[in-house]
Amino acid sequence: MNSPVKVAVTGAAGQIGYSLLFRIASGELLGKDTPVQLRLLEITPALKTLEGVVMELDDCAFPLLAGVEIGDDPNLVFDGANIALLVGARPRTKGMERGDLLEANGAIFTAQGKALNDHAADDIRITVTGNPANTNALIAMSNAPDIPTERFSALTRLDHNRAIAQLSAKVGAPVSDITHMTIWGNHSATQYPDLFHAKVAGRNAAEAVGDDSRDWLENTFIPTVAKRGAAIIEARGSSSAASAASATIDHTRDWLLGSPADDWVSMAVRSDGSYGVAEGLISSFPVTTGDGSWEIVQGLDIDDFSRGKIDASVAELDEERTAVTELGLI
Ligand SMILES: NC(=O)c1ccc[n+]([C@@H]2O[C@H](COP(=O)([O-])OP(=O)(O)OC[C@H]3O[C@@H](n4cnc5c(N)ncnc54)[C@H](O)[C@@H]3O)[C@@H](O)[C@H]2O)c1
Ligand SMILES: O=C(O)C[C@H](O)C(=O)O
Repeated sequence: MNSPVKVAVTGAAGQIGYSLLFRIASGELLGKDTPVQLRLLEITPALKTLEGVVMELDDCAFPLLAGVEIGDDPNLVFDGANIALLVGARPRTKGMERGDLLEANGAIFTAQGKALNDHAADDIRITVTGNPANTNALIAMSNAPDIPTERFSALTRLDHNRAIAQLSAKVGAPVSDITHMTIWGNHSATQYPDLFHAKVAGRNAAEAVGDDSRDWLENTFIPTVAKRGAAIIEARGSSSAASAASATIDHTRDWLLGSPADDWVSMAVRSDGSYGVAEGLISSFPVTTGDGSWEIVQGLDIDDFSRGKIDASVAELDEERTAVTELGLI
């Protein structure tokens, strides 16, 4: 048995937390040989609810759960954390875009970036799920000058998984046959789910879709994936939770334990200028991962259509960066 890993989760009493914590404690994040200590952050009025969630965690008698600490001070909760899942933020409601949350949620990520900088373990890895995820990660990263920038990431794995599910349903192949899916850019309606490099059982996805592939790509696939978050809000009355928790696990598990052989995953990470994405933005790329590091997949052909889509999403990220700079958050 390995020694316990300290996993900090923010917004732990929220909807995503209610699904995420139980999966982490059951070993789905780090495997069945690694005990976890949960360190849970909430705002003060939500601590009572969080106590109830902790009672339920106790009642599961998870063999891998090596302890739970809760609190409302990030400086205490992040102390010694090896992994931080930054989920806590106000979700959007009907009619809002994720970017509308910039100001409301920006302050949270300034304070949490500083607290991680001062108190997390040296091997900290940070996944930002709270929206607007990419720019929140940029804010946290900018406020944590002592943490290497490659330790910060934002979640586009939910979009990646949604894209796989849509393609699987279209071609009638199991999701396990779909590989090399990519989400580029922002976790927003401008994101670009890229079918051109995707494969179905090793075969080019466009070929597998058939004659109407171009029409399906432009008029069904891209809008369905990019607007899925809004469709869930419309249907459920609140934003995606179990699927977001599941994607947060997939993202962080693959980062630490490795992406599947002969495949890649989508992850929003700090751009080094690859594929013409402005350096320093937290933008989604195809990456291979392992042992807590990631590498952007290089050398993919980007045609004019894809170029335009990537540029539009990156332009939005650039605008968000300007907005949070003007707000004094970075
Ligand atoms: N990136 C993605 O794919 C994705 C998917 C789904 C949801 N989200 C986002 O995740 C976030 C959480 O969603 P949810 O449905 O769990 O929301 P929720 O409102 O149910 O829970 C959020 C929790 O965060 C807590 N919180 C607020 N400020 C905090 C702070 N400063 N420190 C610690 N906790 C704080 C709240 O008290 C609340 O319990 C939202 O921003 C949502 O938009 C992202
Ligand atoms: O769309 C939202 O606001 C929630 C989340 O980002 C999602 O993609 O489901």
